[in-house]
Amino acid sequence: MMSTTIVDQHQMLQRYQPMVATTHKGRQGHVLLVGGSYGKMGSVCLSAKAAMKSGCGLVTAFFPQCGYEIVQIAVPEVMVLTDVQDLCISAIHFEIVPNAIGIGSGLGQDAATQQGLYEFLKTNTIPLVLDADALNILALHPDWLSFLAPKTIITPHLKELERLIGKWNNEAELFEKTITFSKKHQLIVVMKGAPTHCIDGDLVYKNTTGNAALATAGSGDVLTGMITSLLAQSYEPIDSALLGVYLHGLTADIALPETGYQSFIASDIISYLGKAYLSLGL
Ligand SMILES: NC(=O)C1=CN([C@@H]2O[C@H](COP(=O)(O)OP(=O)(O)OC[C@H]3O[C@@H](n4cnc5c(N)ncnc54)[C@H](OP(=O)(O)O)[C@@H]3O)[C@@H](O)[C@H]2O)[C@@H](O)CC1
Ligand SMILES: Nc1ncnc2c1ncn2[C@@H]1O[C@H](COP(=O)(O)OP(=O)(O)O)[C@@H](O)[C@H]1O
Ligand SMILES: [Mg+2]
Repeated sequence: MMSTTIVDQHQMLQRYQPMVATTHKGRQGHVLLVGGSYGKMGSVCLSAKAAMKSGCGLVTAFFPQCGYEIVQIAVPEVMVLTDVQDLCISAIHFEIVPNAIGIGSGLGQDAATQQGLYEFLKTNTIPLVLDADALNILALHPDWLSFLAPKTIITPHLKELERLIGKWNNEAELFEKTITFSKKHQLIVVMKGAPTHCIDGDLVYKNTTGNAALATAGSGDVLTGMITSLLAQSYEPIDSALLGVYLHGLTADIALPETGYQSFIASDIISYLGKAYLSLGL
């Protein structure tokens, strides 16, 4: 039986955790973001910067070699690891121990990348957020969904969701199919749209922030970085999803009187994150 919770400021204030005065970067969570391919390195820059600006202490990004200078120059705060291949990811090997991993933005669907994702998912035990091409690859190999631990977060837009669950005829059927999928695989589904709903089995959470200014390239990549950052900071998976989606939308609401709809771009989500956080307190 579906039950819908409205996610507003009151809800968020109950879940938001202020920074502890004596904390240090080693306690604030280490994020690993895996993504990017030739021509899509911007997605990694956006998600990595968004992760940093959402409060985690350390961010490492893993991407193909062609992105090395791009990411180091675009986001100097971020540490980098590169794949053995130049143009796309093929083998996701790392020696760090991150607290959460976000994978998929700009990843592409090359055969080598699909194999690399398979090897990674089969052995990964770290809390995970899956976006974009990681989801498209899973849609091609639905049996790999069994590798995902309970409460793994997926962040599909509606086309990506359709690739995973098939077509629907109306909104009621969309929710029915998504709830069934969430329950079957024990996943938290961030069903991105206007508005975004987070679905955790029969529990449906309807976000109240955001506007059409977010209909711009890279805004989902930013969201992936934010949710992974919150997960690395020890928020529960559902709270990471809810708070990430809420703050992401709020940036656009705060920016609107200053930027209008048209001039707002994904980098502006990151720029307005500070004001969005401040609305919940220091
Ligand atoms: N700067 C960079 O490096 C960037 C890199 N990026 C990376 O590019 C990769 C491809 O991602 P992608 O989402 O553009 O491709 P894809 O899944 O085929 O979707 C396209 C089709 O799906 C639909 N559709 C899209 N959004 C929808 C929505 N919200 N709600 C409903 N439907 C929606 C729409 O179909 P239509 O509605 O027109 O039928 C559209 O034609 C991915 O790795 C991503 O991370 C991007 O993030 C951009 C910035
Ligand atoms: N009209 C809209 N109103 C509110 N939010 C929107 C609107 N259009 C897009 N968004 C939000 O923007 C993000 C788009 O994500 P996505 O399609 O994955 O972008 P990209 O892949 O380019 O990064 C989602 O969080 C979605 O909810
Ligand atoms: Mg996307």
